[in-house]
Amino acid sequence: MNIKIIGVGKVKEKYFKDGIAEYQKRLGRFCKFKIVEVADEPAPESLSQNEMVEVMAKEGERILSKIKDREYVFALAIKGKERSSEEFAKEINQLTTYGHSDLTFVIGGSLGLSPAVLKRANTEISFGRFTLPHKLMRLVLTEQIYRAFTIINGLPYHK
Ligand SMILES: C[S@@+](CC[C@H](N)C(=O)[O-])C[C@H]1O[C@@H](n2cnc3c(N)ncnc32)[C@H](O)[C@@H]1O
Repeated sequence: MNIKIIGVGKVKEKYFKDGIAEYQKRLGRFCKFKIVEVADEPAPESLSQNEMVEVMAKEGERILSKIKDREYVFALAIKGKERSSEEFAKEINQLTTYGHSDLTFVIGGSLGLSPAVLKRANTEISFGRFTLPHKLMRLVLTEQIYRAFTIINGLPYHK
């Protein structure tokens, strides 16, 4: 199975990169995992509402250009549906059982995801009502995908 995370902007911080690389390495035994980065737009504090919409729309177009029709898309959204780790593992397992071999997770930039990306998504997933920085979100998501595979495979990681 193929799992892809699409993120906006480059992760430059070593402490995030190291954490992501660790879980990426661990995921290698379960799936083909990759992270695709699309360019972010400058988003200074001074942007008007319309300019913010424009930033999200431009980033959204870049995200959508990386998604193929066959991909099942999870949009990460604070207002999306929360799951437990066990529920998330079951969902991944069911999706693969019913023929979805390409799962894609989309994380927005500093302003969030555009309506077009949310419309393309098959489901929205929330990690709770806290707003996490998108680069930290990438690390947390990678860990939760790894956790899901350990649950699916009955391995002693999840407690
Ligand atoms: C800094 S947040 C954007 C905040 C923006 N106000 C919003 O509501 O989307 C950047 C991205 O990280 C992801 N994200 C941050 N916190 C999240 C959470 N608690 N649950 C799900 N996704 C989250 C989302 O994809 C979001 O677009």
